Formats: sequence, C-alpha cells, structure tokens
Amino acid sequence: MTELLTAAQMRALEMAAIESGDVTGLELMERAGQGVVEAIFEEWPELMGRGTSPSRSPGYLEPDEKDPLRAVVLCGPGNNGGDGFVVARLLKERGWDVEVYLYGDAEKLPPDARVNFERWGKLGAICVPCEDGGFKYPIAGIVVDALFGTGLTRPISLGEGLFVDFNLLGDPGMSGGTKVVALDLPSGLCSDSGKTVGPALFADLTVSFHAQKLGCELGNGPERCGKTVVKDIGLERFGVIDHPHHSGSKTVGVTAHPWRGAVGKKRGSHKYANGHALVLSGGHGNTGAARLAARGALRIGAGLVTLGSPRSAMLENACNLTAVMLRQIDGALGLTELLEDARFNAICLGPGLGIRADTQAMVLTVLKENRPTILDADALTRFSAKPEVLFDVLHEDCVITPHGGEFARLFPDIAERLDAPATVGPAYSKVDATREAAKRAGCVVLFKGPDTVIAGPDGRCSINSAQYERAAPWLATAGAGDVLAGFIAGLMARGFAPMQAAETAAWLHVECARKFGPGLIAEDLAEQLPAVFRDLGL
Ligand SMILES: NC(=O)C1=CN([C@@H]2O[C@H](COP(=O)(O)OP(=O)(O)OC[C@H]3O[C@@H](n4cnc5c(N)ncnc54)[C@H](O)[C@@H]3O)[C@@H](O)[C@H]2O)[C@@H](O)CC1
Ligand SMILES: Nc1ncnc2c1ncn2[C@@H]1O[C@H](COP(=O)(O)OP(=O)(O)O)[C@@H](O)[C@H]1O
Ligand SMILES: [K+]
Repeated sequence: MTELLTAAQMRALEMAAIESGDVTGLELMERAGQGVVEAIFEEWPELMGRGTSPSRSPGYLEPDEKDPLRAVVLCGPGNNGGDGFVVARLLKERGWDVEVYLYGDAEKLPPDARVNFERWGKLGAICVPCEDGGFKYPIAGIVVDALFGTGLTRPISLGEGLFVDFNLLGDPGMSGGTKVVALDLPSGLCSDSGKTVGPALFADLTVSFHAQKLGCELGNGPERCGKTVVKDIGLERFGVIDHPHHSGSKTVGVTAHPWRGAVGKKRGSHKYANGHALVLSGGHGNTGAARLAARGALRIGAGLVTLGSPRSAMLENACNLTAVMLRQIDGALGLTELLEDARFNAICLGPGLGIRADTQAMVLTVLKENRPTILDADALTRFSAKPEVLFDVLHEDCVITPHGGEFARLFPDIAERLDAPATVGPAYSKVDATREAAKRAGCVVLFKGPDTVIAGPDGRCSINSAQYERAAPWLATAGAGDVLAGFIAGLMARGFAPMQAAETAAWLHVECARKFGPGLIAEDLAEQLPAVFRDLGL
C-alpha cells in the first residue's frame, strides 16, 4: 500500500518537519528542485551531459549543433514557483539556456520562494509574461510548470495566452518535441480530487514531492499528469501520519499487491475450509452474469460454489455449469430454506438478478442472515426509490460494488456533489464521496472505475488504480463487474474480511485484465487467475 496525501496532510508534514528543527523550508525547496532535475534526466537520459556549451541539440530540436538545451520555467506566486526558481538555477548551472517567467508579484512571494527568486536573479533575468499571459512560445527542450501546486484554491486567471501556448505544446507539429514537466501537480489540477479547477495544464511528466497527491490518481489526474514520479525531499521520517489499514485512518493508499500473503491457499486445507459461496442467478435468459460471478468465485479459491437458480432458468444453467453446483431456489421463501445450511458462508446477489418485487425480498432475506454478502447491479438498483430501506439492513460484513450509475441511484445527493464542476480547491473527491457513502450504508463500498475507490464505514480507504502503467481499458466490457463481484464473494467465502476481500479482488481483477490484454471479454478474466497467481509465486 502506497500512501497518497491531501494538500492539508502534506502541509502538516512539512510543518512537523520544520518545527522539529530537522530541516528548513529552504532545504525542502532545494531538494524538491534537485528531485525535479534528477527526474528530468531519468526520464530523458539523452539530455544528460548535454547543455554545456557547445553542445549537440537533442534529436527533437532544430538540428543546430551549437544550440544549448533550453528550458522555459513558469513560476507562480507561491512555493511551487519557488521550486521553479531552484530548477531554473540548477539547469542554468548545467549550461542550459533558461528563460524564467514570473506570474505574480516578486514582492509578495513567500520567504523561501523569494530567496530562490533572488538566487536566480544572480544568474539570469526574469521575463514578464505577455499581456495575454502567454510566454512567447519559444521552441524549448523543457517547459517547467511551477505555477501552482498544492496551494491551488481557485481557477487560474493568468490570461488566455498561457493556455493557448500550452495547447501549441500539445500539438506535436508545433512543439518540436517540447516536454512539459509539472512540479508536484499540473497547474489547475486539484491536489485532493483530481478535478480541474477551471483551465488546467497537461504535463508529460509530473514530479511529486515526498508522496503522490490524491489528485494524481483520481478523476482527471492521470490524463493531466502524463507520467508521475515521486521524489523524496527528506520527509521520510515524518511520512506515516496514520496507516491506511488502521481503523479510522485518514490516509488513503493505492493498493499494490494487497494482502498478497493471504491469497495463497493453506496447505493441507480441505474444500470446506475454503468456504462455500452462493451466487443467485436471474431468471430464464438472464443467467450469464451470475455464472460469470460464480466462476470468478471458484477460480479465486472458494472451496465450493453453488448457483441458486429459479426454476425457469434451471435447464439453461445446468447446460452451462460443471464445477459450479446448481440448486433450485423458488423465491425468497426457497432462499430462506436453502440458507438453513450454515455452510453457505458468502452470498453474492445482483448480477442479472432483475429488479422485480422478489429481488427486494431476496436481498432482505439474505441480509437478515448476517453472513458475508456482496451486493451488486440489480440488487442495488432495486432500491433506487428508497435506498434507506437497504441502508437499514446492510451490515458490516457486506460489500456493495456500484458503478457510477448505481452509485447515483443509491446516493443521489453525494453523486451530485461529486459531479459538480470544481470551482474551488481542494474540491470534493471520489474518496470523500465513497467514504461518506460507506458511512451512510454501514458497509464497505467499492465505487468502480479506472480509479476504483474502496472505503469502509470506519473511514479506511484505498484506491485501486488501473491507470498509468496499470491501465486496463479493456476492463470496460460487459460482465467485467460481475466477475469482480464473484471474486469478492470467493474471497469472503475463504474468510477474507470485507475490506480485505474488496481490495484484493479489485487488484487481482486488474491484474487479470492486464495479463490478457487487448481483446479481453468478461469470460477471460477468471481464466487469467492461475497465471496471475503463478506470477505472485503462490
Ligand atoms: N509542503 C511541502 O512540504 C513542500 C512544498 N513545496 C512546494 O510548495 C507548493 C505549495 O506552495 P503554496 O502553498 O505556496 O501554494 P502554490 O504555490 O501551489 O500556490 C500559490 C498561492 O497562490 C494562491 N492561489 C491559489 N490559487 C490561485 C489562483 N488560481 N490564482 C492566483 N493565486 C492563487 C494561494 O494563496 C496559494 O497559496 C507545493 O505544491 C510544492 O511545489 C516544496 O517547496 C517542497 C516542500
Ligand atoms: N477504463 C477502465 N479502466 C479500468 N477499469 C475499468 C474501466 N472501465 C471499467 N472498469 C472496471 O470494469 C468493471 C466494470 O463493471 P460494471 O460497470 O459493473 O460492468 P458490468 O455490469 O457490465 O459487469 C469495474 O470493475 C470497473 O472498475
Ligand atoms: K505545478
């Protein structure tokens, strides 16, 4: 689990470090600038060692052998701008041709930024942006975005020319291969929500200090950040404010190999020791979703999986099942009878279940049992008219897995707040929304998407990111969510706690999609689990 921080948490860390006497703000700023220069050379090693005149131009610049490398550094009015002055100085010291623009009043710079403004002043000039905010768009090796970082509170209004020039940079024909490096965050991106607060810049590389900010993983973050790297600035000792897996934790983590140790089966265990998952099927013609979930539950290691089917769909299900067992269930009454068998220790309902009157009765019957339960799709939609009926009976051993539409049906007020365009920073985020929903529902909520957010009613929260190098756009295919529900059910049958099951399943789900790659359909997902498990060394 890698921690992600909000702007407020980052500021608290910085304050704690400075107050401890370990480090000064100026030192942190210097390390931030050094980290950026390091990251530039790591990302584009061809720039290393160039720049000291006379130098060769990089391949993507005009083929003038005498041109030194060029950087345009755009500095804003706060400490993000201060970091920019450090980068400008360090590149200049390497022989680069550096132009620095200040967007703001030098007299009002905060103290550390002011010191670095003056240090830069000994090496070069400060350029004044054009009247329209543009920076004259020179062909440059690197454009450094040091306008705003975690301090963004409102839309950037530095002139339209700024964004016009950036649009030109986005056009490969015009940019001459210029790369944009954002310091901490691309300017205009909200650190906490990943929403754009008004117009925002696009970066090729975003260098975050100490830890990634939440906004890099949520919402528009990934498309704006390009690639992200994190550079230490000496705050490691102050790094853990609270742990993502502690109850009530305020910190959010990105899951990485979550609970790996628990995924393998214990040697010598028999099938009943691995639990018995029950998945409920829809009626005739609506059975595929539940079978996808059932197969997912079996592949992820539930000892036994039974599909509970209405009479109308028995034949259809029987023709399509082998290792998954089949039982006829006639309505909520039949379900009550089946659940007299206490060995069904995890129940999955919703995929393909339909939204008839009986669906509500089935959900209520299952929830009365207080067994580990995962509700998805129709089991959620059925309660759109009166979500509180569902919230009243959900309990701590439940996981609900809404996609955006289902989330809006159950939590319309929260969804409205989340979907509203951000006008101030930090803005309300998917993390805030999922935490609020989990608290209201009284169970774990897994809010799907490339930035899947998983929150518990106690405030624990993590993001399962299928972005950057973990991008898995092939998961946007019918039935992928049904398989995820089955994965969660299978893990809960094996004894995983709801939060642990949701995080592990979501992580494995993305791994399966990545393993298969383009062309993936939902049927392929569970079939990748053996290879994914092998890669984990299980
Ligand atoms: N917190 C830390 O530990 C460190 C922070 N550093 C840098 O400091 C940055 C945060 O600095 P600041 O808090 O000064 O904030 P920023 O530099 O991000 O923003 C500057 C100030 O501009 C004002 N502002 C906000 N939105 C505006 C807008 N749209 N138009 C005009 N003015 C606006 C705000 O008052 C804000 O404080 C970080 O992103 C990072 O780059 C680094 O120096 C290293 C250490
Ligand atoms: N672009 C994407 N990148 C990564 N994961 C995605 C993307 N789109 C959807 N997913 C994931 O795929 C699954 C789709 O689930 P869902 O919307 O319920 O579909 P269905 O109901 O058809 O099964 C979710 O786990 C979601 O997080
Ligand atoms: K920035």
